[in-house]
Order: sequence, then C-alpha cells, then structure tokens
Amino acid sequence: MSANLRQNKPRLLLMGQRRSGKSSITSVVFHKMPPRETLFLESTTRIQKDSMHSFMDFQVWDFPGQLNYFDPTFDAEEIFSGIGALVWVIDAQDDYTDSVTRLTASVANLQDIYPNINIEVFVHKIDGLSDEYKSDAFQDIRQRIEDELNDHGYKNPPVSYHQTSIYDYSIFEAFSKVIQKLVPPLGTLENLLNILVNNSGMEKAYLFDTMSKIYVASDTRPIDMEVYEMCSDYIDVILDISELYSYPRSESTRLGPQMVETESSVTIHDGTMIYLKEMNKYLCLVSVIKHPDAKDKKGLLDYNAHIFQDALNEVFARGWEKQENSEAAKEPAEH
Ligand SMILES: Nc1nc2c(ncn2[C@@H]2O[C@H](COP(=O)(O)OP(=O)(O)OP(=O)(O)O)[C@@H](O)[C@H]2O)c(=O)[nH]1
Repeated sequence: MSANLRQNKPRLLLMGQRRSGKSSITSVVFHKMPPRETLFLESTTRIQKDSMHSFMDFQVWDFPGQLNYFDPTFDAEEIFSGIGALVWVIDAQDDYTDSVTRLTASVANLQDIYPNINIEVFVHKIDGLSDEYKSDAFQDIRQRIEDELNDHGYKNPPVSYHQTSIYDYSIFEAFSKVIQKLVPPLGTLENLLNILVNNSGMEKAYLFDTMSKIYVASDTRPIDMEVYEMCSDYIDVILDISELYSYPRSESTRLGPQMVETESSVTIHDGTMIYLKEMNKYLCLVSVIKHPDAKDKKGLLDYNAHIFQDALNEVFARGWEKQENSEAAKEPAEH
C-alpha cells in the first residue's frame, strides 16, 4: 500500500450522487469559497484529496459521484481502512431514490468489513425547500434508509443524519458534529467548558477551529442557533482585522509566561456580550454572555479564560510533547 496514502491522519470521505454538492461543501467549509461561486464548479472526475492542517490534521477526500467503489476494480482496503467517517451527501431537491439505494448498499458492504466506521448522511440543499417539505423529506430519507438497512438485516448501524446547506450555518454545524466524533479528548474539553460557563455566567461557549469555523467542542447546554451564528460571525470580524494587523503565530501556547494573544469583546444593542479569546495558533474560545453587567466583569472573564487556556494546553500538550520528544530523540544530546 502506498506510503503517502497511509499517513496517520483521520480521513473523511465525501460520497454521493453527481451534482449532489460534495465539492461545494469542501470548497465552502475548507477553502472559504463564497457559496454562490460553487455554481461554477466543474464536475469532479478524479478523487480530490485535501489535507487540513489544524489542531488535528485530517484529510478530506471528495469522490466523483458516478463511480462504484465496491466494484472489484477498486482497492476497497486502500479507500476505507482507517477512515474517520463516511459523509454521504443526498440532494434533497432532486429525486433521492437512487442515492438512498446506493447508500444502503454501501453501508451494508462497509458494515461487514469495517463495522466501526461512522456514517454521516447530509440531507443537503435544504435551503430551497419550504419548512414543511424540508422536515418531510428529511424524515422520509431517514425512514427509507433505516427500512432498507433493516431489510438487509442491520440493526442500529452507526448512521447519523444532518440537514445541510452551503447557504447558511448548517453545513458548519454538521461538519462540527462529524469532526467532534474524531477528537479524542472531547469529554474532557466539554467538562472544561462546562466549568468555564458555570463560573463566568456565560450563556454558551464554543471552542472553534479559527480558520474553518468548525467548532471542536462546546459546553453541554443545548445549542441555540442564534448564539452559534453570533459567535461564528464574530470570528469573521476578528479574522478580517487580523489579516490586516496580525503577527505570525507559534505552534502552541506554552505554559508559563503568556503569549500576546488576540482577545476581543463587543456588547450589542440588547446588552449581550460576545467574547473571543485566541487559545493557540489554531483554536479560539468564543462565548456569549447575556447579562447586563457583563462588561463590568471583564476582568473575571479574562482570568477564567486564562485558566481554561492553561487547562486546554495541558490537554493538547501531550501531543506536542510527543512530537518534540520524537524530534529530540533524533538529535544527539549535548552536555
Ligand atoms: N441550493 C443549493 N445548491 C447547492 C448547495 N450545495 C451545492 N449546490 C449546487 O449544486 C451544484 C453541484 O455541486 P458540486 O459541488 O459540483 O457537486 P458534486 O457532488 O461535487 O458533483 P460531482 O463532482 O459531479 O460528483 C452546484 O451548482 C452548486 O452550486 C446547497 O446547499 N444549496
């Protein structure tokens, strides 16, 4: 097996019928393409592989819609072994019968050989549908997939469903959920965020991957889309300003003396405060505080965010230390 295909990075495979929206999803989420420009994307003819370098390195493979990867001419082992998740994109504005049939056949094949693969179904392009039709289509697709899998004899296969569109936040929200299943210390991060929100009077706190705006973790309170959108928009504002005035970032923030990191807050018309603090080169904490006295408690917020930052860096430090140790092991020690 080719060495460069076997890199130790979780892989996300994007599959589905032609024109279902796979390339548009990767372009919008990972390459910041404005959604309208996807109208000019050409059909994919070869597997497109993107490597994402962030708090966690991973690869996204975009597959041409027309091919059947379980055909013996393809090396299924090469494609499916070691993947993090299979994302199946279904165009909800089109006839989805064939897509559902292909998906269930693929799930059935995978369940036999790689039973632990997460399968994530994106019921996509929901922007063009009325609210009523949207939920009917979603339920119908879900029911059909479950029925067909039951007929194949698969009880409770690991399939999750998301409603998505590149024209709103839903695609980022769905990708966040997919990535979170691949983040090893997710439970620890959620606990740390719970402690932070409880001690700081926050409504909700998110740990975002700054460049992609995928959130890596949030506290365990229910998600309010309005709050999520505010946080996500605020990152755009900060990124735009940083592009003009920022300085190069080091790989990670070390324990000990603080680096000078981006930190910003804004209070909007109804007194709600949005607070952002850079945690390291890749991650930022964004939270919303709906309390009239929030701006008077800024010192407390800063202090608690620093404590959270230290804890976060300890969680991730193991990975960085391991990397440094292995590099140090290659160099002779000096005395
Ligand atoms: N309305 C709407 N259109 C979308 C959405 N996502 C993608 N599209 C459109 O769908 C069309 C096909 O998108 P592609 O990303 O090229 O589809 P693909 O699945 O990569 O297609 P192949 O490369 O042929 O497999 C484009 O015109 C996109 O603008 C969405 O969320 N809503």
